[in-house]
Amino acid sequence: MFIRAIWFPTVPLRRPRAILHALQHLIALGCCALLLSACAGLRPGSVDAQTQAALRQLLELQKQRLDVATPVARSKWNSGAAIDDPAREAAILNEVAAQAQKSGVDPQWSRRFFQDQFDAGKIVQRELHAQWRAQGLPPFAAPPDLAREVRPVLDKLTPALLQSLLRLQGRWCETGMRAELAALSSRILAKDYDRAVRERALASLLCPD
Ligand SMILES: C=C(O[C@@H]1C=C(C(=O)O)C=C[C@H]1O)C(=O)O
Repeated sequence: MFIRAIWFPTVPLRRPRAILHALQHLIALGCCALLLSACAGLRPGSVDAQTQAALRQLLELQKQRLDVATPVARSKWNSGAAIDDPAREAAILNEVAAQAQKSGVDPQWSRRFFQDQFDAGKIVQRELHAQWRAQGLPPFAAPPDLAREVRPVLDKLTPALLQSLLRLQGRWCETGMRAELAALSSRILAKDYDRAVRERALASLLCPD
């Protein structure tokens, strides 16, 4: 009956019961299609599953990078070193631009993306120092070593982030990207990082309106 109503709809459609059956089958087919697309991880109007996975990986790497801001802040709290280190930033950006060029990602845009990650991390560092100053916190008993323990973690994340950007190349203006970014940002970043930090970290990923 199901097959008949789908394949030979013109034969019985003049009878009300047959019309009702045909409608029921159409609704059943629609439900199956919706279920199948839900199983494939596709919501209507959202990005495809591959893009979604690449975006999730990128935001997780961005979060890992932001998480390093706390040990950096601890180390600088003890040493009194400035939060800004323009020479270190310039060295990373030059390396990023060279690697981006080699792998086919826009070097200028890659610089902007990494500068945003530095700036987001520095917001975290400044917020922590302000909080510790207000509390009159003494130096930490066992602060991490910036050069030997902390910066190597950041250096490992740099190529991983570039790889992730490469996977998403040319997709930033696809339908659903902005909404997906917002959803992932609240799932991955919002628990630990405030709006100012999140907006800075994601600024270069947004397709211009
Ligand atoms: C993380 C640090 O603090 C700042 C942020 C940097 C970064 O995010 O890579 C680099 C240099 C500093 O301006 C650091 O000094 O290593």
